[in-house]
Amino acid sequence: MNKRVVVALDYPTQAEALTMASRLDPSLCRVKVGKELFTRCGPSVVESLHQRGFDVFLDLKFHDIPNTVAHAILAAAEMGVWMVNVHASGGQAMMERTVELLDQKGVEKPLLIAVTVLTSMQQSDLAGIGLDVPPVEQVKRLALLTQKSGFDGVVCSAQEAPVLRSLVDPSFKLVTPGIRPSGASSDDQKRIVTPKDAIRDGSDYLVVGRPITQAEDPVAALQKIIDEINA
Ligand SMILES: O=C(O)c1cc(=O)[nH]c(=O)n1[C@@H]1O[C@H](COP(=O)(O)O)[C@@H](O)[C@H]1O
Repeated sequence: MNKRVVVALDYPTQAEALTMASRLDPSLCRVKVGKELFTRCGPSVVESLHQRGFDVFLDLKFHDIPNTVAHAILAAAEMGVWMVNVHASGGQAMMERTVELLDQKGVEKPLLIAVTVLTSMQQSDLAGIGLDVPPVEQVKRLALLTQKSGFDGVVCSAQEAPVLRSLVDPSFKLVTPGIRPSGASSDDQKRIVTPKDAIRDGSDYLVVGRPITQAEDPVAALQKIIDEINA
């Protein structure tokens, strides 16, 4: 059960992100660079994390026309990131074109992941965007589309992991944010699961931000999660 935790470095400056990274051990966890940090700091923060030995999940959730997304993912692949994501609702052509372009260019492929339904959304939020279905139904539909498109896995809530595990190939990755140790604040997350339950139910990677980064002792908080999932 090695390196299942991906720590979300959701900070406004490179200095803060690297200060947190310097407290983390790249042999125990991976890190995620998301929209805030990347928009402020750009590729240099990814380079710095690579130099420190971290696998980086570049979480920019691309969602655009196939040509644009494929070339953005090519740029991420050339940066050498470990994992990168799009919104699955961008569709099959967008994901297929991405895989095709990476194959044509012969670059080493990062893990290609597609977000299904954001963990901050519940059924009423889906209704608001015209999708009057329970989140799990939309997650199932988009996971199958993602697999068919040649991507490696999806982002979903670990609440959907058991049903997806019976639906997709065993090697298809389930990346699950919305992780909250019992008793922790849920913040803006709606579909939350504890670290232990997420792993038990078939998650491959747990994305954890505030429960670690806002903890009084982030290193201890990370270790507690690692111990919980290894128990
Ligand atoms: O793709 C993601 O990483 C992601 C997808 C999703 O559905 N929900 C979600 O929370 N995330 C990211 O996962 C992290 C969760 O952070 P915390 O809620 O602080 O643990 C954030 O950086 C989000 O951007």
